[in-house]
Amino acid sequence: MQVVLQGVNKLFTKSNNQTLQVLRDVDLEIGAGEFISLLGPSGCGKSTLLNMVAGLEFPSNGKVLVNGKQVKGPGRDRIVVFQESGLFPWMSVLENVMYGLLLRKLSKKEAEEKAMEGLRMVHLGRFAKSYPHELSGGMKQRVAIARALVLDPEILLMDEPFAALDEQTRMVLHTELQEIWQRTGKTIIFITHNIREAVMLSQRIVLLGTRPGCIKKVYQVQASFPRDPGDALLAHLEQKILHSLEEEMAKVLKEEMGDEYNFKKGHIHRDPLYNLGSDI
Ligand SMILES: Nc1ncnc2c1ncn2[C@@H]1O[C@H](COP(=O)(O)OP(=O)(O)OP(=O)(O)O)[C@@H](O)[C@H]1O
Repeated sequence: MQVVLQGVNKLFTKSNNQTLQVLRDVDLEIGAGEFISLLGPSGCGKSTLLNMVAGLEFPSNGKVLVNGKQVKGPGRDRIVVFQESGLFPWMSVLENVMYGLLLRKLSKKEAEEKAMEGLRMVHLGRFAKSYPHELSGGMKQRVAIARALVLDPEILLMDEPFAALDEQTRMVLHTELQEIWQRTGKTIIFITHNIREAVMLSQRIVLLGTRPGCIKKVYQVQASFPRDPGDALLAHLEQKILHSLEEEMAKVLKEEMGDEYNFKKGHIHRDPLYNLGSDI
């Protein structure tokens, strides 16, 4: 297994000196080339888990291993793509994608060739000379994905990369990401609040419960790629996951709202895309 979490617990000390346990006894194995999504209510520890694989956070107990070695910090084999593209506004699209390659001491010519290849992979070759402010949100995220891909990490860690995008753009990016994943064979760990997104993209979905976050259930998504959004089996799986999540959502909302919250089953169904942010 390429990524292994063994008995992972994570505790944070809050500003009032109280201890907050975010993850409890998480055991998870992710194979090389697998596309796996992490789903769960807001605050259940998804980003904390991803950051531990990235080497940006460390378990309080337990181990995180990548290719058999304990993670001690960030490495070239792992790159995170965040919700915000984080492009440098003063650099062109091409320069943004070249930046990491130049830091790795590639010649300007080599960096430019690789960056153009990356941009073509996300269908933005024509926009190489544009600046970030000239691009839409979806295009910026595609540049961010190209910037990560050209560095050729084995593992791509994606923390709600499409959360800020409208539904149409998101669907286009789903198709592109599926193509990229199939073409490159990268391992992808993908965080989302959107059940449909998880079902459309992943081979496995890990549902985290709260609090502290532990694995509530793991779902295999059997459908082949490219996925059909109208597939009845996928719709059925969405419903199944939604029902499991309702219980967890109720716990979170009850904790946040106390007596003011009167949870009714089916409450979440009003959101057709089942976005499960804390604003629901
Ligand atoms: N460095 C930190 N210090 C203290 N508490 C933290 C720290 N990082 C995260 N937390 C807390 O840990 C909990 C889990 O946070 P995390 O961001 O991992 O959850 P999440 O499931 O990704 O949430 P969301 O879906 O809202 O992004 C939250 O209550 C958060 O406030």
